[in-house]
Amino acid sequence: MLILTHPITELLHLWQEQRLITALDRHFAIELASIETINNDPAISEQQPQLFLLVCAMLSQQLSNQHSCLVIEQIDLANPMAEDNRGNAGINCRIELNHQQLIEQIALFDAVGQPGDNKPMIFEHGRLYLNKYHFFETQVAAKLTQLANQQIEIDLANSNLPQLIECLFTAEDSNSSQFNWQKIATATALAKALAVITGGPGTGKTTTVTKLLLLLLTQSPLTIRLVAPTGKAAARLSESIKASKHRLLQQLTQVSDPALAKVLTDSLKQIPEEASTLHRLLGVIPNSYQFRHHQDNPLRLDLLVVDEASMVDLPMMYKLLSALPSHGRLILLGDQDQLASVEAGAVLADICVGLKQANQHEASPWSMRYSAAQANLIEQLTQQDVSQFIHQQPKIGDSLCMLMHSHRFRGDAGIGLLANAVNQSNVHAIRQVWQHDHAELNWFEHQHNAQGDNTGKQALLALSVSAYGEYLSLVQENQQRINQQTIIDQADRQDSVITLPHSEQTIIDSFNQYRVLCAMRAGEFGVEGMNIAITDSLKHAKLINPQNEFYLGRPIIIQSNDYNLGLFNGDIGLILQDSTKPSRLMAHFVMADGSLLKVLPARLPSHDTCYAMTVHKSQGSEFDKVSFVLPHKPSSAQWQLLSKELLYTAITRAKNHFYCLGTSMIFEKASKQATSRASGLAWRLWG
Ligand SMILES: Nc1ncnc2c1ncn2[C@@H]1O[C@H](COP(=O)(O)OP(=O)(O)OP(=O)(O)O)[C@@H](O)[C@H]1O
Repeated sequence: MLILTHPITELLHLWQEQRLITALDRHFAIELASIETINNDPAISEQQPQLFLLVCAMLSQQLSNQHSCLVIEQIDLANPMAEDNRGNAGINCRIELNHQQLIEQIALFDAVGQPGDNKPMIFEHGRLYLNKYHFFETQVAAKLTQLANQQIEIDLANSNLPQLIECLFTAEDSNSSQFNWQKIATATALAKALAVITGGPGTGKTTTVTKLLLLLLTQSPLTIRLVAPTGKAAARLSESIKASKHRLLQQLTQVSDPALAKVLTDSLKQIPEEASTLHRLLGVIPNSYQFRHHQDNPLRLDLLVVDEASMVDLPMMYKLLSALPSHGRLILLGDQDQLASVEAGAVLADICVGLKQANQHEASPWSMRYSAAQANLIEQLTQQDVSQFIHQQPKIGDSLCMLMHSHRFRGDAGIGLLANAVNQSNVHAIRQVWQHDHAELNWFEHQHNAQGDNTGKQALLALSVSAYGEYLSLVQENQQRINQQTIIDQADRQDSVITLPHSEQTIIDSFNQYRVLCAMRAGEFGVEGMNIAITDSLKHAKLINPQNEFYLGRPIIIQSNDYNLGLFNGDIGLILQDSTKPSRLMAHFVMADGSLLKVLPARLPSHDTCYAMTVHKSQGSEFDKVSFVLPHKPSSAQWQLLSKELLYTAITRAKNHFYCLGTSMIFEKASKQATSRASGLAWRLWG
């Protein structure tokens, strides 16, 4: 049944040394094996305990790699630990069974049960789960399906909704496409307790949701809450909603019918502008994994909008859905093509899977899927005939709408073209974009001059000195102004003209104009190496004086949650002078509600310098300019982390300029690697 070069417990050690599994994976397997009842049935192979350990280690390894389960069909039986793919020599384990036989053997394990069993592991539909993850997945699927099936009646004969929709969506919105997708998305969501509006950057998700909320508020008062997974994303959502409301208010001045204009303007004012983080919404209990709000203490709201839903992992989605009140409506916004959540699952991508075109060569990779009833309702509300999208699909399709036209990137703009080409893994198009010399795009090649210097890296460092120089000049200017102010205050000179310091917000905004994003954490071209190199270059340019750990201007990123301080993993702060006591340096953070939090550096939870950060941590943020750093010679393990989702997320963080340090071979090869997360959620939702 198994061919092993060493006893399985020794192999587990070896795989841990080779970093194929973590210490946690090994201990998990051993722990479970210690409670597994060894069946003495002679029909059962004596190798069953070894197989059990191997399967447990593989399942735990999958969970460590953010998969929700182990898909048995996907196990490479000839090389289950896939060691040679990662550059480690020798295959030391082989399963001498076919997949069906392996499934039969797994069913014999005492620790493995069927759905509903109280066993540590659950086997269902070719997938092996840890009981907890099976629970999360089934609950998320059940709740999403229940919400999707929940129809909110619209009395079309007496409703003013078609008229109101007509006022909000002008003919220009449709931008030459046959369909006005923002209008259709709004109608899709009006009669559903679940609405999922997805699309790339600048496709109008916020604009659409603002109009949707406005329409809903014209029908009945609602308690609405806006949330996002991180503080930065929540702050951005608040800004976008404010901007969108402002644009709509102007648009409403053009509405010719004063009665309709009044209804809409009054409702617009009721749309909340403040967004909070998911953690804050659910109510963090210090030192506990539980939240204050859950099934038995639901959130007090009628409608919840979750932005950047691609960042929400499976356990968090479960907690969120459990805390929704029974009448609560849910709107998920996000970009299904971005990197999936940092923890297990890819919930948004799994929800959208059913919209994927079977034929890869279609003009668009996605297509809506509506029931006849929903298509009919959409037509009545919008006068758009969507009957070509009628499909025999589960109801979840009626809750989905994908926006595909970016209003941020002009059709011929480099960033948008590059993001699309990467998304479609189209190497030919990627080459064309880079060869076109778009003003928004710059390529720095990893190449060495006669002195052995990497000229691409040098160019990127020079650019970073110039970009961060703008922010650091403001910091230095402030220091002078504060010093001048202090001298004048001490002299008590009434007639002195003083220049006020820049506000902390101005300085923070300036820092947020530019960011270096790295594909990797470790190594010369990872976050660690690039932070050292940028710090050295800034010091050399006399823009910083990093004599102490907490020097003026140092940007930091928080690495762990501190519920007491209200700081979370990924929050970014700047070490600046405290305006109330300039001799003191404080870490300054902008909170989700826009307020400023000042923390004494000595009290900070674990943190790192943040001139460069990982692409993963940059999700939910955008910068005017982005420099993206690819490794020079990726190891086999590093190759596994390079994917089209990583490139796409990095590119779409840039609003106006995208610089890339890399080699074209690495960029193109990475664009062909799509990440897939093992999960049964799509199957549960779409069948
Ligand atoms: N139908 C439209 N016609 C013209 N401009 C539009 C339209 N919809 C959105 N925009 C503009 O596109 C920009 C992005 O819109 P919006 O913020 O709604 O997109 P988004 O998908 O939420 O973006 P992000 O990905 O940044 O969250 C805004 O400046 C908005 O005014």
